[in-house]
Amino acid sequence: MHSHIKRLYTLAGKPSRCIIGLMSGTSLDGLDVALCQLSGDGLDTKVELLHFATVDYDDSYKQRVKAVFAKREVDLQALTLLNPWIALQHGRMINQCLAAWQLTAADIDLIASHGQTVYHCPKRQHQLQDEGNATLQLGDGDHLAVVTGITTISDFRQKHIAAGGEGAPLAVYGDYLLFSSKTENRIMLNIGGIANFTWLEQTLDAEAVFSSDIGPGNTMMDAYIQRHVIGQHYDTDAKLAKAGVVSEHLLLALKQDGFFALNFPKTTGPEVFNLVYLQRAQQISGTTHLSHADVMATLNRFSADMIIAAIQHITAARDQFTIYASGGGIHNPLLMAHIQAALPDVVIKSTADLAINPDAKEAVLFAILANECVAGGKQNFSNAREGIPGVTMGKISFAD
Ligand SMILES: Nc1ncnc2c1ncn2[C@@H]1O[C@H](COP(=O)(O)OP(=O)(O)OP(=O)(O)O)[C@@H](O)[C@H]1O
Ligand SMILES: CC(=O)N[C@H]1[C@@H]2OC[C@@H](O2)[C@@H](O)[C@@H]1O[C@H](C)C(=O)O
Repeated sequence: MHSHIKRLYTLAGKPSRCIIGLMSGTSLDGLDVALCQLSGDGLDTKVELLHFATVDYDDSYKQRVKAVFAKREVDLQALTLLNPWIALQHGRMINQCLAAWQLTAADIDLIASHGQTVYHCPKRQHQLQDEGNATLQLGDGDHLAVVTGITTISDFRQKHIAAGGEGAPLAVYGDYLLFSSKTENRIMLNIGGIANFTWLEQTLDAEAVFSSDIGPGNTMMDAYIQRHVIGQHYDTDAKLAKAGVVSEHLLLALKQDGFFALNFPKTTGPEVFNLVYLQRAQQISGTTHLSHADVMATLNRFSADMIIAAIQHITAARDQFTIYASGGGIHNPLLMAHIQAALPDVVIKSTADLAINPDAKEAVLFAILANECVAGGKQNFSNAREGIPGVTMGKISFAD
């Protein structure tokens, strides 16, 4: 037996594993690095978040990724070069974190790397008759393993698609394993660039679990600020949005996209919800004259309204539930106030109430997927009706 396989076999049999989960989301703000101690597997999974850091991307990083990000036409050489380059950057960021945490590669069992999504195109989006769902994440696992010296599991989304899913949301697997409760129904609401949710029923019935993207979380607000307010990545504490007035005409036009009429589960990204989308809605609604503050107020309300509509839709015929929010959007006070105001009887907590830092949640979820890849397999999902294939995800790269 190859020594790598032997080590992996031994690791799978250990009572616990030390796994670094990595997430680089659609917001392009930085790399989330979550060092987790995981024990057990399936519904017996326990996670302790030992360390967490978001390593901010500098402007040159953002520019290189933005040159291809969510674009239909790109320089193929630039795209090809990005695949190892992102992995090397992420590898260096991990090495920095390990040094800061006074750890070495030998202390870590695995890296679970999401990579950087550069294009996501489910069939319902591209609508090409003879093509299926597709998604592309850059940041090659072999490069990451070599630069860190740590066995790396990466590229989780391809198996999901190969088995009939849209490649997202993958959070549903970890949400179910980690956050299912026998005492309450839960909605795990993540408000990142794109907002998504997982419904967890207190019966713990895997068949009852479902998950979907909702629409824009922060992505359109971020894109607008980045275009119009130099040097600002997002509308800090919703300052600009709070200074504006919602345009009901623009809001109505923004809500017209066919994506919102589709049944759950569905997935999307900044390929759809971007500044071109906004421009079109402004033209249709005759609101091209609005101030930046009014546009931001309207975009903020747009994200909130679509989240509210999704929650009302999925809970219409269901019992009481609690929302556990996560993702950068929970730091946007106006967005959260809109949601709470429309759902006055609903308790909105954050995953901090479940012992997971809400900014770290997605990175932790990838650590859980890696744990399942090497040590799991008992918990079978296979809920094809809800687009949740019961498969083992991730590709394994050894360091030498
Ligand atoms: N103080 C704040 N005020 C307003 N918005 C904030 C604040 N802090 C964070 N955000 C928002 O959160 C975003 C980052 O969120 P997050 O890191 O969850 O996104 P992501 O993981 O890239 O997205 P996705 O889950 O869609 O891939 C920022 O770009 C910003 O829009
Ligand atoms: C293709 C892709 O990267 N999708 C992301 C994105 O960011 C949020 C939403 O859109 C979600 O579907 C997904 O990420 C999370 C981690 C998921 O798969 O659950």
